[in-house]
Amino acid sequence: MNHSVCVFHWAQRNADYIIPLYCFDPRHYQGTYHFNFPKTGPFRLRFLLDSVKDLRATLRKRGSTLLVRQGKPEDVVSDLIQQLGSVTAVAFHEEVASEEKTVEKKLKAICCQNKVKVQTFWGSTLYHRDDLPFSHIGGLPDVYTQFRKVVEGQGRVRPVLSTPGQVKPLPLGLEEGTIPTFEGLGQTEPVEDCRSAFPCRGGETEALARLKHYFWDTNAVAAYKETRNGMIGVDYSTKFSPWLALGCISPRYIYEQIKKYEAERTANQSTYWVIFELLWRDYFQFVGLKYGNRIFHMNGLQDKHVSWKTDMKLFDAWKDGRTGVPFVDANMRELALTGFMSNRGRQNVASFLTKDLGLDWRLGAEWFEYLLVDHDVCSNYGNWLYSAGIGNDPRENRKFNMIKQGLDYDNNGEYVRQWVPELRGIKGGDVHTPWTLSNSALSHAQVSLNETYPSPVIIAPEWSRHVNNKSSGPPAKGRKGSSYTPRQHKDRGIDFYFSKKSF
Ligand SMILES: Cc1cc2nc3c(=O)[nH]c(=O)nc-3n(C[C@H](O)[C@H](O)[C@H](O)COP(=O)(O)OP(=O)(O)OC[C@H]3O[C@@H](n4cnc5c(N)ncnc54)[C@H](O)[C@@H]3O)c2cc1C
Repeated sequence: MNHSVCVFHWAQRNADYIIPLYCFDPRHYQGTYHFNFPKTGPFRLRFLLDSVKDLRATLRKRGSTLLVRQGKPEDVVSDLIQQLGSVTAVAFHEEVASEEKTVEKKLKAICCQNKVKVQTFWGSTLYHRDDLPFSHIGGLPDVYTQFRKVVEGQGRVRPVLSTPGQVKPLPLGLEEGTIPTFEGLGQTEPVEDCRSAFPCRGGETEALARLKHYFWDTNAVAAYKETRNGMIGVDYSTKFSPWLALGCISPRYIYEQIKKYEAERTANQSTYWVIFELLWRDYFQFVGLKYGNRIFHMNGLQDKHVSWKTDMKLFDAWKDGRTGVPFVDANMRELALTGFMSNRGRQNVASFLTKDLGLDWRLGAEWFEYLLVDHDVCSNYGNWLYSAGIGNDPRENRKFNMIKQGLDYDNNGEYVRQWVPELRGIKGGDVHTPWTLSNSALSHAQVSLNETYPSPVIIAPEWSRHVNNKSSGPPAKGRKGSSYTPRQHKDRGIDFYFSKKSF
């Protein structure tokens, strides 16, 4: 029911009866394309089940309900057309990537056979595809900054749609259908982890509550730019991504709320920066539209040949958080135990996999596809291509230095100790480089390399520059409190920041 669901508005205006439908498609519970990891992991499934329940509850309150079926949408829709005898139109929101496009084609074919009209809509991005200031999608710049500047200068965000108080009824005689359980889908419900940075549940109700909390109750949004590189806790960033990925909240609604917040409270670099990040999300959707299946190709958008390795022992060390590089291991364990990882963490583990280990980037992308609660095909593959140096990064050979990053963003080692408990005895930033500690320091911390914790699978030469620089200095970047509002930026509007060159 989110505020960009044009499909509902169109149906409300044009139909006597509406059948809202969600299909649990068995293809979503098979293996990933190359490496056959489970396609939908436990955290995303829980989020999805909650979201479907919430949508059904919302629709019931408005005189309708959500039909739920287990089956391929093309088969389910075909059965419904047969059962009802007369259906005027099938309407849905368009997707970008090939598996979803294949389903759309099959749906269209079924409708065509049955002489049922098909009505499709575009609705997942902040800027509408048809409003982009490029003559066609092929004109989309390959560099984000160029895209952003053109769109910010010439684009316009469409206003949100109001949600209908009453939804047109369903025709009589249709079974509502049971929402499946974990067991029914052959999965096990995940255990809650109290350390999770994303302890939230699925559904529009939760999404709106999160926005209210982050914007209106805590003003955390006014410090977003300072806290967004944090790694511990719920409020260092918006955490909107899982709801956005599933369509529980609309980016246009978030945009509208930012504008309202800026008018009523404060407009600063932080409030602008949330829009800046939402534009990254748009950008990757449009890159997906422009490049089609090339976003999945080993050689990426640049068709650049890299001799990627598929050493599964190295990959297992990465995915299990046992590389011996604590900053990487902490992030990978957080992902496995909660389905979430900060943006800072994602950039680092992706750089480590592709640049330090030289492993096929698609191993990482498919592992993320399996586990991430916010998996979004364009954002995931677009970011992996970028990290692997074969996507939209204009800089050649960008590589993160794991030790420098660990010390910059987890200066005191608190994050590493949170997720790698066997290193808890090592104090301060030393926890980032256990292999450099003396035997007595290690034994004092009750760490035995290769027994309680592995030696690093690789040591990059550039790390040595940072080994002796560990300090107990100022707090790590991105860890300022959530109520922090930069005083000098108070009351300054977006235009002020657009005119600055420092972005
Ligand atoms: C290797 C890798 C894989 C990723 N996979 C995904 C994915 O599957 N799904 C996903 O939504 N994001 C993905 N991201 C982007 C980013 O890490 C997450 O969107 C972000 O961490 C989600 O947390 P948040 O909602 O608190 O983000 P915030 O920092 O609060 O940002 C606000 C919103 O902006 C968007 N956004 C922010 N950064 C990016 C980005 N780099 N690319 C695209 N959108 C962005 C998201 O919708 C996010 O919710 C990936 C990044 C990397 C480096």
